[in-house]
Amino acid sequence: MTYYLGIDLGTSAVKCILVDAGGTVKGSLSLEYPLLQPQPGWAEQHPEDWWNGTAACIRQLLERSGISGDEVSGIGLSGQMHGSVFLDKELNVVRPALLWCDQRTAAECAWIEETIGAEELGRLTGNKALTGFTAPKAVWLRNHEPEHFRRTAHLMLPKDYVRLKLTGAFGMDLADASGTLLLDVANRRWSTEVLERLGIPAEWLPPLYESNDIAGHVQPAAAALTGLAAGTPVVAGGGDQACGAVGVGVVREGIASVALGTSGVVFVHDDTYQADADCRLHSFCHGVPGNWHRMGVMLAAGGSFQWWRNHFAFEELQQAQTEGRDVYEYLTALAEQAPIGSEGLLFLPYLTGERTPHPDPKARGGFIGLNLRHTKAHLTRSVLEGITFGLRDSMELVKASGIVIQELRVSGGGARSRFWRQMIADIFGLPVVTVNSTEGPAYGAAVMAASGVLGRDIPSLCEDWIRIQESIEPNPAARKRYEAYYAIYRTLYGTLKDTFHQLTDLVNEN
Ligand SMILES: Nc1ncnc2c1ncn2[C@@H]1O[C@H](COP(=O)(O)OP(=O)(O)O)[C@@H](O)[C@H]1O
Ligand SMILES: O=C(CO)[C@@H](O)[C@H](O)COP(=O)(O)O
Repeated sequence: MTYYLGIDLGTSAVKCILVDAGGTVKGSLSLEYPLLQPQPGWAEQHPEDWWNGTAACIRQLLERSGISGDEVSGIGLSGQMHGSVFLDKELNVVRPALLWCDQRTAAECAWIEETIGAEELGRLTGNKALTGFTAPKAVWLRNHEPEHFRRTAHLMLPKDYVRLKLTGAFGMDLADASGTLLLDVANRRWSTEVLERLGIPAEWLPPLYESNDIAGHVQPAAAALTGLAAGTPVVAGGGDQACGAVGVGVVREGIASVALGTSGVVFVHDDTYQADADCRLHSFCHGVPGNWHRMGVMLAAGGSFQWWRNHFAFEELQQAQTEGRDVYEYLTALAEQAPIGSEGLLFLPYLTGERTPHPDPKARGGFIGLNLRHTKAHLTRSVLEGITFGLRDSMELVKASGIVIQELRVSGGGARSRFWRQMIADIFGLPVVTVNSTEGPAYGAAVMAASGVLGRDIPSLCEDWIRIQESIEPNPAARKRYEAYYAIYRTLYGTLKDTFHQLTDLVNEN
């Protein structure tokens, strides 16, 4: 038999899946690794943890599924985007990687926009300097850890480090490279101009590939660790958002995806390069060769719901553990008991600052409108509504740029809840579709692997492998009620911005 291995190097865990030649998932396994938060607003991981976790995950998945390494014909990698892996010339990790959700680089972003000019930066890269992106992290290293900067010989993204360990080959796909702020996204090549003006050595960067290009082969040492066969081809893969979009079939214009992971993303496909006005949406290369996409990214979407679960759902956690069920099912059932608008309660999901539409590391969250009638059910519903209103903000930017969307495809952990899917349909006023492939970015990575090995194009494989499972229509009455709450939600960030900044500065002073 022939199988394709899709690997998604997530923020909380690595997920590996095995997909057969007809696109059916035959096995799936996740292994978690730690997230380090050495200071408020910082987020780091050890690249060695990614590699050890991935190697163990592949080995255990092969053992459990009874599939031999020889039967794996190709491997695709997806990964959390933007994280900076700094290696020295002997390929040792110089320091833990700074992640996509790390907010320490506000000063470096300001310097980059000043040095190049915001408009010029947009012209050269299609994007603005955002704290999560990779270039500001390299500048931070030079400013704060000059010894580490001097030792660095290679800069790569998280999944590209794992591919290096698997294959011994350097490489980066164009979709993930778009989030470095060092790519000339329109022309699909490194921007020598940006590199020179920021003083980042061009030789640090790996060669670029389209997502389905074969970028290396499993080397013997990695084969011994994982159970894979030496020589198995490994395609370049993509950043998790491009892979997630491929994984739900967002490979043509007119459909958008909403990914409800730790972050929340509204993603649209572009056949041709389109710079977004004022770069409010990210303009990136897609994992479909020669295509692009735009997206809005909320930093704490599922992350806000997870925070709510971790700190305020003790009874639900206990109940779920006793009954061996998922605690989020209890929480969404609880939210359903409260009415639309949570009786006048709005939640702001800026728990780790925000990216789209408010690029502001000092933005903060909040419950607005609390009164004595509010119960845990209202607060829980309000968390879900606030996250969805925040994602609607990104959809408004999509609409403002003239893109017409007929259908939303949802993915990520949050998409498991039918209640949340209906809420998305009502708040966005669009049909919400789920597909048979529920493995998200890992599935997209497997599609890319099959595409590279078989020499078939990605859209036609998606056509063959991905089927619509369910479509939820918006409810007109609910939509009208949400609309009134959304109109108020939209005013809140502007009203509270100064307060958020004062609070953040006060905490940072102490
Ligand atoms: N059954 C569920 N109902 C609603 N939300 C859920 C459910 N299961 C998971 N989630 C949400 O999905 C998030 C995890 O999504 P996932 O795609 O696994 O994230 P990541 O890849 O970023 O680690 C959780 O933080 C939670 O907010
Ligand atoms: O920063 C972005 C995209 O620009 C994030 O999407 C990260 O790539 C990781 O997100 P999760 O998959 O962990 O939610």
